[in-house]
Amino acid sequence: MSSRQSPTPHAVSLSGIRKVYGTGDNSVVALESVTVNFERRTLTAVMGPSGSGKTTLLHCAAGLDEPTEGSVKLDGQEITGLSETALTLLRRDKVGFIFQAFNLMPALTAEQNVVLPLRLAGRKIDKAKARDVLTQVGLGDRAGHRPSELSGGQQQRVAIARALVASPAVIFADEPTGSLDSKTAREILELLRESVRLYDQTVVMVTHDPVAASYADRVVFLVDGSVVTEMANPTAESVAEQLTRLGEWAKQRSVARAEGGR
Ligand SMILES: Nc1ncnc2c1ncn2[C@@H]1O[C@H](COP(=O)(O)OP(=O)(O)OP(=O)(O)O)[C@@H](O)[C@H]1O
Repeated sequence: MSSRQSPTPHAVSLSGIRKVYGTGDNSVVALESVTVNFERRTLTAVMGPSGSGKTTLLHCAAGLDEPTEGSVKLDGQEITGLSETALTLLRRDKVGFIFQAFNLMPALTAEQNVVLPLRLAGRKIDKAKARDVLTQVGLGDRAGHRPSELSGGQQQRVAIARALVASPAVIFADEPTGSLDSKTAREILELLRESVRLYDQTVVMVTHDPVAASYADRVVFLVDGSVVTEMANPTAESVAEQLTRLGEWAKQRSVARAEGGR
């Protein structure tokens, strides 16, 4: 996990992103005019009401979903228009994922789960490095345990180790603490922050939780598919206040729209 030299300061750049699901009367505009950059070696939280487009933004940024319009650059490389095969290879190299439900293979040990993406990519398996990363996430003594023998927090640590082991350009985390109790959630958030501070990682995390967002360097707020504001150096209180303000604003806007449509 050495620091990387790279020509752009951004691990991920989205420019003019529009994403429409479906067609005709059934179409849903999930993202509209989204331009946002995620700087290297930062932890960014993406927040917004349910349905505001957070997961869609994450999927477009990670090359899991193709925007209807706009450009996505991952580690400086344009990914829109790439074939499925090229995207799969790019994701293997440049992207790590952490999910709310951990998504570990139940039959494999912690160490085998950590090296699985490398194995699938046909890359050399460095067992010593896998052990190192497991030690870094506090599981040095659990490498031989299967997920069912680990707590939720420990399983999420394995998932973080699995994301870290390939030193990706960016790690995307979708509600990484959503199924953990608050103490364990704090430990996982500390670990994500450490992965940025100590291991030069870039992390983009979708969350509903102002406390989780307070661990980020910056929060990007979405409403109705658009980035409406951002906040640097957030606290749980300042994020909660901003969410309340945005909720009120979104409500007034939809009432005004409904009245305009009468
Ligand atoms: N595959 C899909 N087909 C059709 N509409 C979709 C699809 N995926 C998402 N949408 C719609 O796009 C909008 C944005 O959804 P998205 O899941 O990105 O929001 P979100 O902010 O992540 O929501 P939540 O916080 O509830 O997870 C919503 O209106 C959703 O119903």
